[in-house]
Amino acid sequence: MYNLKNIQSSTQEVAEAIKAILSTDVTIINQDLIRIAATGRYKSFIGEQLSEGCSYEFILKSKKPERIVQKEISSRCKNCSSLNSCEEIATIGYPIIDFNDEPIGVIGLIAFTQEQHDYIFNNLHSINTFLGKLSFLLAGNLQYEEMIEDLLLKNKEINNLINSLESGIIITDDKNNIKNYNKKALQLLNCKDSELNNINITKVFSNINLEKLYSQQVARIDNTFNKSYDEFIIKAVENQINNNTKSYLFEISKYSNAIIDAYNILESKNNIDFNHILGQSTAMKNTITLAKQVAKSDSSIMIRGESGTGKELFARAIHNNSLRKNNPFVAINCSSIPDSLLESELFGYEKGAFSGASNTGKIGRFELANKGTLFLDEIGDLPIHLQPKLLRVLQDGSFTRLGGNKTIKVNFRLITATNRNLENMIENNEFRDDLYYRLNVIPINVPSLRDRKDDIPIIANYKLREYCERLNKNEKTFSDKIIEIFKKFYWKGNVRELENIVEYLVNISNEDEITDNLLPYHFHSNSLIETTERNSKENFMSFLDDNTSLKKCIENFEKQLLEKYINRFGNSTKNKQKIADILEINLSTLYRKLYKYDIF
Ligand SMILES: Nc1ncnc2c1ncn2[C@@H]1O[C@H](COP(=O)(O)OP(=O)(O)OP(=O)(O)O)[C@@H](O)[C@H]1O
Repeated sequence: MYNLKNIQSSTQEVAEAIKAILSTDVTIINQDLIRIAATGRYKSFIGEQLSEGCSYEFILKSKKPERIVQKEISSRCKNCSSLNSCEEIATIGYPIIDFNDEPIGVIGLIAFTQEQHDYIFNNLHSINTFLGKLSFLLAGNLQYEEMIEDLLLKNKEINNLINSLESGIIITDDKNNIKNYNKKALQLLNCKDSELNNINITKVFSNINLEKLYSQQVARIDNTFNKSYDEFIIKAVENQINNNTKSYLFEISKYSNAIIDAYNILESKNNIDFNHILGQSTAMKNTITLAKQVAKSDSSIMIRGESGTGKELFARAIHNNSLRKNNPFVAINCSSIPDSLLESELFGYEKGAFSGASNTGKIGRFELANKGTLFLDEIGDLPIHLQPKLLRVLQDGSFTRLGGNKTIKVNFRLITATNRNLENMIENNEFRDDLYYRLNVIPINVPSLRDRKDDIPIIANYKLREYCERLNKNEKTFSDKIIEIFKKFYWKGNVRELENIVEYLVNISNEDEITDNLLPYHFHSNSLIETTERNSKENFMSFLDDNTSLKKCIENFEKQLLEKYINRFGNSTKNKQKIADILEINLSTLYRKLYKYDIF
């Protein structure tokens, strides 16, 4: 609601102007009957509350001008509490109406002498017109003031809003000179308040192509300002009034931060916790207890265990139980990336760092993992030439990208995992002992499935429910026999292998109960081999009878030996080469024998 109080000084100026022209005293009151402005006798009463029932109240209500004379007989005066002390001979009141047709005050002309009275009444018509114009002026003035206040408030709100944004905001005029910016922009550009003011945006982003940016609206641009050499993602928005460009708004964010945010969004789906790790065996419970205990610390962890035992699962659960859980978990498998690329994967590179490098550069895993956890899987496969470099990053907490010279500070917790015998590798000079000690601060051993046979039915049944649901099948159960076979099986691939066979069985079974006849052949032979391992001597002799020839005995033994190795090491060419090396035969001989004994 408009209030003349808000423009008290200009209301007083209007009162003085009226008095100067008409030589009568003036009082201006607002809608609450408060005297906002006055001249002459009433000047010292500015701010007083007029009594209820006074004549101005009627004028406010009726929204019509009125003149009051002969207070002794005027109906307007008869209830006024100031009637006896009032020295006014006559009063003219003119309502001030705002643009919503609401009364917001009254201008009163007061005659204390007969002369003033006569002057007013002889010029009544022109005085009414004059007061009408002044009342319009006051209402306009008030609306203008309110508008300014409104704009100031909006301006303040917008400034607070842009200062609370996570992105930097820069506003330029139509000539691209910087006129406004938020705190985040100063922080991202690493500069002080005065440094940005009024300079052209092309000085901040030297290779910015504004025409292209305005048409594409978003670009990835180097910042050479303050020698900080960061890359930014910039969005530009044009502000137009009446089809004329008046200013531009640039939203800037660090390219590396955008990548990290994107990484985090993708990773946040993987919210693995310790209760995702199945197992009731004492061995598993002890491992989980240890992992929980060290999760909150920042010390390096090395997780040891066979393939598929859940080393990555543990690493994720540790991260999600650490103080870093809201920051990235970045995993990289050192054995799955060619040696030549691993360094750039870890350290990242500047554009044009080497031939074949992307011309936009690349953020490495160290940078991505900043404030979070870096998980280096298969650390035993980290090439020897990268080992001192990793050690340096761990010691200094900083590194430079390939082809770059800017030192980047990072703070990540390192978790490594391996299935290899690092101690032997150190003996053979394949792994640096200084790095080993740095990584192996907290060793965690994840037991193989063979060492916790009681967990096998728990995991098998849990995964069975999971796959039935995932593959949209009716609920199924395992027969007792199949669970027995599972418990005897060698499980070279541990939980991953168990998971795979459950998925396979859910896919192929049509019955509610899954029975052992659906198992692939190697399960039957393999479970026997496991038994053979437990009672090797007894079983080794079991295929012998009184009529077995030496040749047959040797063949039987050879077959069992090859089956055992294939089951233990795997069926890939690489694994077969390994088996051939152990047996000290060449690969083609091994193939010939496998073919002979029907082993695949
Ligand atoms: N205790 C467990 N409970 C539930 N699922 C498990 C468990 N251990 C492993 N898994 C599952 O087995 C699969 C393999 O786990 P993971 O990748 O963590 O093993 P890993 O030891 O890191 O394997 P690798 O050495 O081959 O990288 C995953 O699908 C994982 O969810």
